[in-house]
Amino acid sequence: MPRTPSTSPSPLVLFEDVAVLQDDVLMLDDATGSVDAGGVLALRGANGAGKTTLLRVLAGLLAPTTGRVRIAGRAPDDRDREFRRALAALIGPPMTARDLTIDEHLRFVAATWGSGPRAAGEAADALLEELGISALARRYPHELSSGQSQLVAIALTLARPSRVLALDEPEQRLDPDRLERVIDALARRAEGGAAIVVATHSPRLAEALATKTVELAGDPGDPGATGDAEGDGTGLGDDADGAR
Ligand SMILES: Nc1ncnc2c1ncn2[C@@H]1O[C@H](COP(=O)(O)OP(=O)(O)OP(=O)(O)O)[C@@H](O)[C@H]1O
Repeated sequence: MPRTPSTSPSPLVLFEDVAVLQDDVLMLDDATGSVDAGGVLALRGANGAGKTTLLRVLAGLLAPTTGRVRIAGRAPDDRDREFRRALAALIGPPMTARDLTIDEHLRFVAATWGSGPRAAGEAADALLEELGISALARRYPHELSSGQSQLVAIALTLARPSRVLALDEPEQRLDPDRLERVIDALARRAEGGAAIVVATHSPRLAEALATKTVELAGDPGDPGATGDAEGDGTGLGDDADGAR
């Protein structure tokens, strides 16, 4: 069943009439939506519809050509530490260091954001346990399968402080059991008051988490394009394939 969002006076995530035009390519056309604390907005749409582009705009990695964006009341700016404290994004594989273990990566992230050594270690242990990857703690990034790498990428994202999570296809390369673990972890973050924006091709993830849906149209000449509409999360489930 779709989750029900909590109410909040001003949305944690707001984007209005956002478009991105780059080198004559319309990468994103007129996207509008919002998410309150505790809500999960699913970005749906065909390949090339603009989901990743919108997430990059929300994360302050790409300036929109037109439109307005607010994350926890701030304009996105990846160089603004307060903005980065508000939003944690998983958009493509994270940077990793070849000579740090997975456990050391997680501790490093927690310490970067102010945790002392004991708290950083406890946070790392808890995340590894939550995502079912405790056995990988002493591995190096190049010693993981592709699905394990995806779980570590999700752990690294959740290791950061955030009121907003922006996630690009977190279901990628996960088996059904691991996908359920990730869904549960994200549901816990939403229940804790985070706002989540997630681009997904997984009907299962959208059905389990989404309280709202924005369907991006992409290229109007694309037969996969379905129009730009914000729904209540109930019109999901028409994709044929599951987690990728
Ligand atoms: N670096 C780039 N330069 C030019 N065009 C780009 C670039 N990156 C993406 N695009 C184009 O922008 C549009 C939106 O791409 P985007 O990656 O946001 O789509 P998406 O909805 O995330 O797709 P998918 O479901 O395949 O991940 C597409 O037409 C794509 O070809």
